[in-house]
Amino acid sequence: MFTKQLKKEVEPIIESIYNDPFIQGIIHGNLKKEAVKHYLKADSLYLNEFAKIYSLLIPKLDDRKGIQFLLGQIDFVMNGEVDAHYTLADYAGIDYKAVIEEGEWYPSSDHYIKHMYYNAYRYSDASFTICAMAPCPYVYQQLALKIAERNDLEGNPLKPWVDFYCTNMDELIGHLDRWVDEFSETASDEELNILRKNFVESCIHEKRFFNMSYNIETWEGY
Ligand SMILES: Cc1ncc(C[n+]2csc(CCO)c2C)c(N)n1
Repeated sequence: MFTKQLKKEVEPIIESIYNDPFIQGIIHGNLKKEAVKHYLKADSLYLNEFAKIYSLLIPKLDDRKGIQFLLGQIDFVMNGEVDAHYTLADYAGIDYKAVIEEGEWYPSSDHYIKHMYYNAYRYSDASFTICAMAPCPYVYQQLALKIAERNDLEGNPLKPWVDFYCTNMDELIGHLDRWVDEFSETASDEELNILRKNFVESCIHEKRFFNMSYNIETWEGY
């Protein structure tokens, strides 16, 4: 299956995100508070755009059940993945609602968001956009499962963040994979290559997003 191949190809990227300081900080429960704050400021805006991009997929799909599922996801994302984000805000001792007021599209999140929009407007088939979006649940699920496997999170205040992404992603990933795998059966080699590139690039965007947060990346810091 095409999506299975994609997932195999990005294993080293996920492994490297796991070893980066943001995820290591989650694992050891010592992630610096400023990184969490920067992440939340960027991510609340990223999620707003992610919800809008879901809405751009709807006219491209012909699958009532799938569309109903996406409507639920729009609601879920518009609520800012509430539980996961409140876990982070409580850990950092900050007021989530107040902090996200100051958010911006920093350079790396800006690039990621525009990568998804480009595909939504450039290609009529939903699969191009889906391949740019799918690493979002997939990378988080894989990181969370890998962290949970260690079995050393008892007493870690960020454990609920890990549990959240271990348990909530399967159904979404199932729909996204099914749409892409169906399209891939009749796609040309050139189209398959664009799908592959979109998926790989979004995994790299996920890495850059965590590092952006850890390094407090801004436009001023050029
Ligand atoms: C940069 C970034 N990437 C992924 C997620 C996780 N996430 C965001 S939306 C979504 C799917 C919901 O339908 C998931 C899993 C995040 N919060 N921030």
